[in-house]
Amino acid sequence: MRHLPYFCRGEVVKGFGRGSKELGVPTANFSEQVVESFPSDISTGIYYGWACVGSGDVHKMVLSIGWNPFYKNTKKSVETHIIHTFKEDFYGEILSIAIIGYIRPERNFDSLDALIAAIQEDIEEAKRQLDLPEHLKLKEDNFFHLPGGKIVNNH
Ligand SMILES: Cc1cc2nc3c(=O)[nH]c(=O)nc-3n(C[C@H](O)[C@H](O)[C@H](O)COP(=O)(O)O)c2cc1C
Ligand SMILES: Nc1ncnc2c1ncn2[C@@H]1O[C@H](COP(=O)(O)OP(=O)(O)O)[C@@H](O)[C@H]1O
Ligand SMILES: [Mg+2]
Repeated sequence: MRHLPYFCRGEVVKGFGRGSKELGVPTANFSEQVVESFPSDISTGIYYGWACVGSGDVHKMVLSIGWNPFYKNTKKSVETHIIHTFKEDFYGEILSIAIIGYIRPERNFDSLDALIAAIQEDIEEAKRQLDLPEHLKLKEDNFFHLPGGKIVNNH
């Protein structure tokens, strides 16, 4: 995909509160401004990459871009599930992500359990992919060590 790797940072805002409660998978949602700044031709779907909150450690992540067809959202969202257990929520903080690879398109599902199972498979796939040397090296990218700000895809 021509936009990858895609580097981006922005504020974490409130979503519908479903990630943790219904799916057992919290997702840090980007603000509308960040969602609108994405290239319009970046495909919706599920991706993997690296993420860090504020100036914290860099962790593996899975990302969902789109309208969440299972929930029929009317606004596009960009949501990151960081594969790490945090002690506290981090609403209002700056999340930095490097989107590296595509996993699959967004889908509708017959049941909540089927959606949860698909997300768990995505997490396993992300963990495997990110252990590959060519993907591991992006964890050390300077992007994650730059002071917070507006640097997005080197602009
Ligand atoms: C790895 C991953 C895969 C996802 N796949 C789908 C999907 O195929 N279809 C869908 O409708 N939503 C998908 N979602 C999005 C969830 O529906 C969404 O994160 C959830 O509704 C939480 O939304 P909230 O942050 O507004 O609470 C996925 C989320 C993640 C993290
Ligand atoms: N591992 C994690 N990945 C993403 N967000 C997390 C994680 N652990 C805690 N959180 C917190 O949970 C929030 C997301 O939970 P979620 O249920 O999706 O709520 P919302 O609908 O408001 O996005 C994030 O904004 C963040 O503050
Ligand atoms: Mg969320």
